[in-house]
Amino acid sequence: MLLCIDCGNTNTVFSIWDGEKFLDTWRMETNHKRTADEYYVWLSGLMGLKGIHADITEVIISSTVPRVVFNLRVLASRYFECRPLVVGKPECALPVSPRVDQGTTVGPDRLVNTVAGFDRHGGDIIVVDFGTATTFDVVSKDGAYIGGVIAPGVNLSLEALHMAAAALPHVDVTMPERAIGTNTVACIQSGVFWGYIGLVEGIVRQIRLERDRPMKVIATGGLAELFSQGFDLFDAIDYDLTIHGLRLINDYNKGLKA
Ligand SMILES: Nc1ncnc2c1ncn2[C@@H]1O[C@H](COP(=O)(O)OP(=O)(O)O)[C@@H](O)[C@H]1O
Ligand SMILES: CC(C)(COP(=O)(O)O)[C@@H](O)C(=O)NCCC(=O)O
Ligand SMILES: [K+]
Repeated sequence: MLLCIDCGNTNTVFSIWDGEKFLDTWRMETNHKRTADEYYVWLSGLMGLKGIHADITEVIISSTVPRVVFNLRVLASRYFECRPLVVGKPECALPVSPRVDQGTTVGPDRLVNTVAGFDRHGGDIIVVDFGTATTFDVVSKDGAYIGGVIAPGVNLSLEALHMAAAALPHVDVTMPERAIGTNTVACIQSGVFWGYIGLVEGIVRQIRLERDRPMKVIATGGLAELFSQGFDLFDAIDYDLTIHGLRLINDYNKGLKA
């Protein structure tokens, strides 16, 4: 069985693929100090709770935090006796190479989202991932990552206001009823929520203009739902996009070896 690990700057997601379906998905806070033994105790505990007896023989990792990869590699070798595939490393092939400036690196999560988005929705799409940062990945007709946008994440924007302005409290993101807030919390929520609706609309419009063709917008990440209520921003929301892409990239690399 295959263990897929999607490590973002905020959370790390683990999911087990049994060859036909994902058995379950678990999330922990990303922390580069966590050891392989700690990961294993946590993971085996959760598997035990669900009665999952998975014989993990393969591991694939995408990590936007380079420092966590070392301990995840140790997890794979010590507990699952395998060498993990790490997206973005030369030994991990991609079905279509990214077309970006020479010498630049693309976040592995964005490469994975590109593969998954192309598989499910075809080419000429924009994948929007609401994570620590909000990323827009532009996928060409033939499935290549050809660039995109990195914007501050929703929670990051709220946190930045709270950190920088003495009188502004920490606020959770929700959809305010009106744009005109009549108290501080409502004003902040309005700024972030309506600001984000405008950001997504504006960026998508500009990308479509630059590409000069219709492009579907596929959203992923926990906050995608918040921005889809009553708005026509997305053609689809795929919460499991990144995990699906990891599975596809693992299959692709196995196919190359076979
Ligand atoms: N359904 C949700 N409602 C509110 N906040 C959420 C939800 N899902 C994720 N978040 C928050 O969004 C931020 C990004 O989450 P995540 O997608 O895990 O980021 P990353 O992939 O960068 O680690 C985190 O601060 C997380 O707590
Ligand atoms: C933009 C990101 C920080 C998003 O990461 P996340 O929000 O998922 O933690 C990550 O994709 C990254 O570090 N990218 C490298 C630069 C680039 O993709 O161009
Ligand atoms: K992510």
